[in-house]
This record gives sequence, structure tokens and C-alpha cells, in this order.
Amino acid sequence: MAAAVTDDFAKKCEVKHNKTLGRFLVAQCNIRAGETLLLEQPIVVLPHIGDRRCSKCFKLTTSFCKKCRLLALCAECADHDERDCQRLAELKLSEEQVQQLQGEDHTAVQSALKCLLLREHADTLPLYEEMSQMETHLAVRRDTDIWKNYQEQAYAPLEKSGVLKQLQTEANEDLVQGLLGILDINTFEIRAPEPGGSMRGLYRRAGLFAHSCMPNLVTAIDDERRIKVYSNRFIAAGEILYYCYTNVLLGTEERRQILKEGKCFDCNCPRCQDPTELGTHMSSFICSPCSCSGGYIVRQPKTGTWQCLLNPDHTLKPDFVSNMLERAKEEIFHAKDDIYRLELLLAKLSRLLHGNHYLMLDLKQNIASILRQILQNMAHRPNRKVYERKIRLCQEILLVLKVLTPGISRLNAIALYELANTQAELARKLYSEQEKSARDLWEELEQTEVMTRESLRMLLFEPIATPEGQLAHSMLRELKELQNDIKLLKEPNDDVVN
Ligand SMILES: C[S@@+](CC[C@H](N)C(=O)[O-])C[C@H]1O[C@@H](n2cnc3c(N)ncnc32)[C@H](O)[C@@H]1O
Repeated sequence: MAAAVTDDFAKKCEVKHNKTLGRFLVAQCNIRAGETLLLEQPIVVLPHIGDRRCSKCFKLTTSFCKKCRLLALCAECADHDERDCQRLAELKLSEEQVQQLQGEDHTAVQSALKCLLLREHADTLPLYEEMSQMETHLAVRRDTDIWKNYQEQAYAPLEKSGVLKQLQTEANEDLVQGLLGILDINTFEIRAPEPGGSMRGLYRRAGLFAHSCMPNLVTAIDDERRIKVYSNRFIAAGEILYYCYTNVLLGTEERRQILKEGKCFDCNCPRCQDPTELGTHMSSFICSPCSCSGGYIVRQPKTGTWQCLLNPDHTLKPDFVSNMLERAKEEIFHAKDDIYRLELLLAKLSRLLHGNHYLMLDLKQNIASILRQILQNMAHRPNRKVYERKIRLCQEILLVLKVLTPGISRLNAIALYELANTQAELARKLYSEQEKSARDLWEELEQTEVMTRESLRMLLFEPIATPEGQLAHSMLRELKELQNDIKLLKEPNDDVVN
């Protein structure tokens, strides 16, 4: 349920409309980097289709509320929203009807019900009305697979059981498909209670921002599921406000496909239009005949052909490209957490793909995170090479991130922190093994301090009740310790400084 929020949204953002974007927001005034534009509680929080989650605590569950019998409720929660429960209990359904509604694909039924229930209470009716204004893409989705699934999973059981007619006399299939479409098009990913899990939240105003793969906004959702939207750079009055609906670390074809299938539009942002993806080459192949002179094969956005930038006669067939990428993805998947297999795969793919290709970056991130675990476990007694490998990988990832997400960026901040930390750990290790002098160590720690400060400067915009906000909190403590260490090393003491 939406709670009162205080922000300057109305002063800073203006709703506009055009044919391409539908409704979108523009800056009404100049906005500083890091300025908050919006703080908002969700209208509804729902599981992803296929997950069954408790209506109260959102943990995964298999059981239902004993009273209303239609909404999921885990064994640990005694009740959920009393008014919704009461309203559903009044429907007086037979056991057979309840069974139909509790079917395997119950999430779609539950999602539609939760939206319909907003109409039932005077205080949530305005939210339902606002929600009804949101984009459904009904015409594009009609008769597609997703439409047919929702017809089977939600509309048919709700209709057959008579629930729809009881809740809303004018209810028809388009209404149910529209509500489920609104959720697919407009919701944000929210962290679920279990580690790594996610669910979705619908927000009244945050849902109005348009998408760009080069956004000027950052969104962050805290443990209370409140969304914060802030600027990642200076934004001049009149600029369109964008956040990124998808993962910036994917290649252009993958991002565009996700946006097309999930959000029903073609992204034409400058990054999507640039075959080199802002010079990062995140989707480029190595042109074997031109490899010595640094030739890369890129996809031309207008024609869809894969051509070498140095010699346009050198091409790749789209089928070859997609098959090769599919095979590589499978190999990455099967290599799982095996660092040796991942390193071998990285070496093998480096003969075909640019070092910044999104699959290479994925591999590099996987390897770096395994190396982090190895370095955290001193029982492994990691040698210098392990540190150096991780440093190299962090540097390579960071170079790409700086181009993709300039300005205030969570990804950038975390990669920078990882790099700073590993460099400092290596310096300390070498100092303790007397391979580095105290002066070397303090100089390196001073560099670490600069990098940690830069990372912290970005993470301080994150709400405190998020993993990144917590990280910023512990970084403040680490910074103090670092400064203390530097001071001790710098104290004039001929025994220590050599
Ligand atoms: C979350 S909604 C944004 C609000 C929506 N425009 C409205 O009128 O309610 C997402 C939808 O906005 C449109 N949209 C957002 N960004 C776009 C972009 N960069 N290019 C084209 N359409 C976009 C698409 O129709 C997309 O499905």
C-alpha cells in the first residue's frame, strides 16, 4: 500500500507525452549529480510469474490462507491484509472452484486478484485508477504466447469460478490481460527475502520514467521496498529523464531483445545505434584476416550485417554469430564455478571475441568473484599471482564500466572498491614478506584511500537499507582504519621507514 512520501518530484519532473515514448518525464529545472528526484512506496508487491510467495512476508511458500483460500500465506504468518482476506472470503467459493484458482500457475491469478482488490477500498481506489492509466501494450501482446498463457493461467480460472463477475461486473478478458500487462511492462525488480531471489513492485510515479541504455538516473530499492530515483550526472532543465530498464553489461542485441520481448519497444538510444557500443566493442568479434591490424567485426544497426570495420568485405553470417554465442553461453553455464575451466574458456574465446565482449566480461566477473573467495580464505595461502590476476580483471572491467556508466554508478563504485581492496591486500602481503618497504606500502595505501573515497562518494547516494548502502557504511570504517595505518607508517621512525 502506498504511504505518504516527501520528495520534490512535482517540482523537478514534468510529465510529457509523445508518440514514441507515450508518457515520459523531463527535468523541470537543472538537477545536480546525485540529487534525489523521487522516493516512493510500491502500490503492490508481487511474485514473479511461477513463484508462490506469502502475501505477508513474501517468503516462498506452498500454502494458502485458511480463511480466504485464494492468497498464498506461509505457515509462519498468521494473517495478511484483513480487508482483502475478508472480501475474498465473502466470495463463498466451492472447494472445486478454490482448487481451480489454487492451480499450479497460481501467481497470475494472485497478481490479477491483488490488482482488482485495490478497487474494493475507498483509500486504494485512486491507486487502482492511476494504475489503469499505465501502459499495457494490449494490442501488441494480443494472441502472443504470453497472452495465451495468461488466458489459461488467470483469465479462465477467474472467469469460470465466477470470481471476476463478483469482483467487477464489467470484467472481461481484456481487463485481466491489461492488468497483467501493466505489471509486466511497469514493475521494478525488488530483492526477495531469500538471498539472490527477486520479486516485482509497481510504483505510481517511478513507472513513468523512460528507458535509455545510457541513462541519467539511478534507481535503488531499499529493504522497505521504497524506491529512490536519483541523477547520476548534472541534468539540464528540459532533458528527458531516463533510467535503464535492462542490464547495461549486456550486448546491444541482447538488451534490445529483452526490451522488445519484455517491454514491447525498440530502443534507439545512442549506444544501440553505435556498432562499437561507444567504442567498448561489447558485441564485437575479431576479424581473423585483419586481427594483426586490430580489425573487429561489428553489427551494423541499420542493415543487421556483421562487417569488419577495416575491411567491409570481411563479414560473418548472423546464424554463425548467434550459434557461436549460444554455444559459448552453454559452455560458460557448464563451467559453473570451476576457475580453471573458466580461465580456459576465456583464453579460447579471446581468439574469437573482443576482450570487452559481454561474454568475456561475464567470464571475467565470474573469475574475479571466485578469486575474491580464494583471497578471503587465508587457509588457501594465495600467492602474489592470484592477487595480480584479480587486479588485472578488475582493471579491465572498470575500463568498460567507466564508458558505459559514467558519473555516479553502483557498478563502477563496487568494481573500484574491489580493485582498491585487492591492491591494498597485495601491498600489505608484500610488505609483511619484506618485499616492499614501508614507504612503498604507505604510497600504495594512499592510492587505495583515493580510490576508496571515489567509490564511497558514489555509494553514499544509495539508501542505507540496501546492500550497497551497508557497504558504504562499512567503507567509512575501513577508510578510518586505512588513514590510521598510513599515519603509523608515515610517523618518522627510522626502524620502520627504510
Ligand atoms: C514503464 S513504461 C513508461 C511509461 C509509459 N510511457 C506510459 O505512458 O505509461 C514503459 C513503456 O514506455 C515506453 N518507452 C519507454 N522508454 C522507451 C524508449 N526509449 N523508446 C520507446 N519507448 C519507450 C514503452 O512503450 C515501454 O513499454
